[in-house]
Amino acid sequence: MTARPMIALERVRKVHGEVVAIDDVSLAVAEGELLVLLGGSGSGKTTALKTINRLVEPTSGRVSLAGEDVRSLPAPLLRRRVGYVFQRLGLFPHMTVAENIGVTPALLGWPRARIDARVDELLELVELEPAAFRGRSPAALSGGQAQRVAVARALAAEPRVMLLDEPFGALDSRTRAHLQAALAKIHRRLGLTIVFVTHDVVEALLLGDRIAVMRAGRIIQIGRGHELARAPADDEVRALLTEPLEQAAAARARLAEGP
Ligand SMILES: Nc1ncnc2c1ncn2[C@@H]1O[C@H](COP(=O)(O)OP(=O)(O)OP(=O)(O)O)[C@@H](O)[C@H]1O
Repeated sequence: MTARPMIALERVRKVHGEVVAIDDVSLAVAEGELLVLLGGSGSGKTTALKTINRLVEPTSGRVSLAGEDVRSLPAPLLRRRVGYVFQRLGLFPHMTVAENIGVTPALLGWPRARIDARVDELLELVELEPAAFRGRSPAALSGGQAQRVAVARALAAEPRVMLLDEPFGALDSRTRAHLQAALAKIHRRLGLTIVFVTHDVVEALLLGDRIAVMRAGRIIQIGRGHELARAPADDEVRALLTEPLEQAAAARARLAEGP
């Protein structure tokens, strides 16, 4: 961990009426790190993620980006520094692929030629042929292609930080594996700091430099996969890590069954 983390949450709490969405969440993400927030539905992953780009304002606690309190950062600066890939809200349906990717640069007032060049560069980066995809409507994309465009859109304004909320959740497992590999490559190549939300343990283990396990609005344990496996905080964390491996072993056993 560097002296000053790229992202820090300090004792962050968010309450909606009676519901405590997250409670006492503290977290430091080093520059260049890919941190996974892993937890079941309603555990507070999305809320924690959204405090970083101020889509959620904490009830108490502090969130900082490169040492600066996010409350002091103007929205355009925050949008440029932090790319965001949504869980469900996809691409703007009435815009082409190129317009979707160029939306933040256009808001930031980039000249047309610079936006066009950036769109092509990003389509190449997410492995979509620019000439074939630039003018398409989102309705004419497969789920996997749409998520590649969503990743390109989040990268458009050259952010140093990316937040991804279950970006590959709705995809079949092969497409998902391809996109995980593409994201890992982009992470390494651009040296981005990434916070990635998922409920999928295998995805967390494959992508995360570290994993923060969330339950009932709190971080239960944080560490590298092997650290969690060797010394799980409790039986639930142990089960979380071992169940998918047991399932895979059972599936393998079925494959090996004779006639
Ligand atoms: N705007 C809101 N109003 C009321 N309750 C909310 C609101 N946003 C979140 N919550 C509640 O806070 C808790 C945490 O929600 P959050 O979306 O952060 O969980 P999550 O781990 O991301 O879940 P999922 O994987 O299902 O998206 C849940 O109980 C949720 O119902």
